[in-house]
Amino acid sequence: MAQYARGAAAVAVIRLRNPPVNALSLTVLQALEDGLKKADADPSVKAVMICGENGKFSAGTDGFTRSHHWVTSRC
Ligand SMILES: C/C=C(\C)C(=O)SCCNC(=O)CCNC(=O)[C@H](O)C(C)(C)COP(=O)(O)OP(=O)(O)OC[C@H]1O[C@@H](n2cnc3c(N)ncnc32)[C@H](O)[C@@H]1OP(=O)(O)O
Repeated sequence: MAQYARGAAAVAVIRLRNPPVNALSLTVLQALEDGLKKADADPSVKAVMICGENGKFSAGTDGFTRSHHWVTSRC
């Protein structure tokens, strides 16, 4: 998942949370989109910081999700 929070001043923070490497699963991407929509809807937010939990940003696309997409798109 990805957790949305208001940081200091006008900054919103979206923290990627998908151990061990914060891979971008469909769930994480959906939560990321939700967080960005929340930030966009709040006129007091001037900047969005996206970070990852446990000292890592993200390994990129989730390996399983990526394979699954390829399989389903070729059927
Ligand atoms: C278009 C293309 C887009 C949008 C892309 O994002 S392409 C990029 C896709 N990402 C990758 O190819 C990254 C592949 N992973 C790595 O290079 C490394 O795993 C790492 C540098 C991110 C971390 O290296 P390291 O600290 O040595 O740890 P491990 O390699 O042992 O991995 C730890 C566990 O994480 C799992 N893992 C790693 N990457 C992914 C991923 N992309 N999706 C899902 N899971 C991932 C890895 O399998 C290990 O799991 P366990 O074996 O511990 O269960």
